[in-house]
Amino acid sequence: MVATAAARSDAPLFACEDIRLDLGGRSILHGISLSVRPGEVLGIIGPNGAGKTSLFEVLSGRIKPKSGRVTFKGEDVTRLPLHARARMGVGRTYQTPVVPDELTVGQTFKAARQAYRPYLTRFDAEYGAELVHLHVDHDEPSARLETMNRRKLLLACLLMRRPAILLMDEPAAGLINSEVDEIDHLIRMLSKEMNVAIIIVEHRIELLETIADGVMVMDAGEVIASGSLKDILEDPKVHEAYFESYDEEARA
Ligand SMILES: Nc1ncnc2c1ncn2[C@@H]1O[C@H](COP(=O)(O)OP(=O)(O)OP(=O)(O)O)[C@@H](O)[C@H]1O
Repeated sequence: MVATAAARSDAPLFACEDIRLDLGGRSILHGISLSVRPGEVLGIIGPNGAGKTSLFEVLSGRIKPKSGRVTFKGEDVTRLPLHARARMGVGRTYQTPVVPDELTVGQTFKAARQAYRPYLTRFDAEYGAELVHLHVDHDEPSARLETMNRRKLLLACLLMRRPAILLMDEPAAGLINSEVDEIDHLIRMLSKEMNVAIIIVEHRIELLETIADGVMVMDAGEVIASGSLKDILEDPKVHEAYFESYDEEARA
């Protein structure tokens, strides 16, 4: 990974254009476009059911869209499956940090190293663990780790592949404040020092305030606003779709 801001390019690293998706006979995404450059952090917010996770499924290659294009480093990857995109440098994290039940931390690292071609080395695994400050006994069963260490373990397994972009689905879910700060710091380090592009779905606006260069707001499968956090917070459409639905939930 390139380490200087000077090396950043203005060309999009990763983009999608006019993504449309149907699931279970329903239209879920109605023409979503976005792009990120190296080192840029794009935050995605929106009420429950807005289509944020579905968009990640399309961007990561788990689900093929009905129409539209996904590009990475200028190449059309729309028809490439998840594992092919992962090998090219697209990393994804999930809302729930699911670790292998039957493996220790050391075995989890080994499995992750061997899932890559050519196999990654122990040094790659140590590099990933150091980046996220994962300090746990490698004989510990992964399933016994606390949420934060599970997240760190999964991130370390991803980062040892040196991804160029990370798609992060609510990386702070289930964490306490000090842990959220640690994730926030890690995201800033990855993006600003290592030039990794990051698209992050996050409900907590305060997390986006410190890390996101731009924010996109989704509602009912559409982008209803995008720009700086300040601009979107002042947008009446955003208030109506996002905050009022949250207020209603809070009152319910
Ligand atoms: N496999 C599926 N089949 C049918 N509908 C689906 C499927 N997966 C998701 N949906 C629907 O797609 C819409 C978008 O869901 P999605 O999970 O992408 O939203 P989200 O913005 O990530 O929501 P949340 O913040 O609650 O995670 C919802 O109405 C959901 O019910």
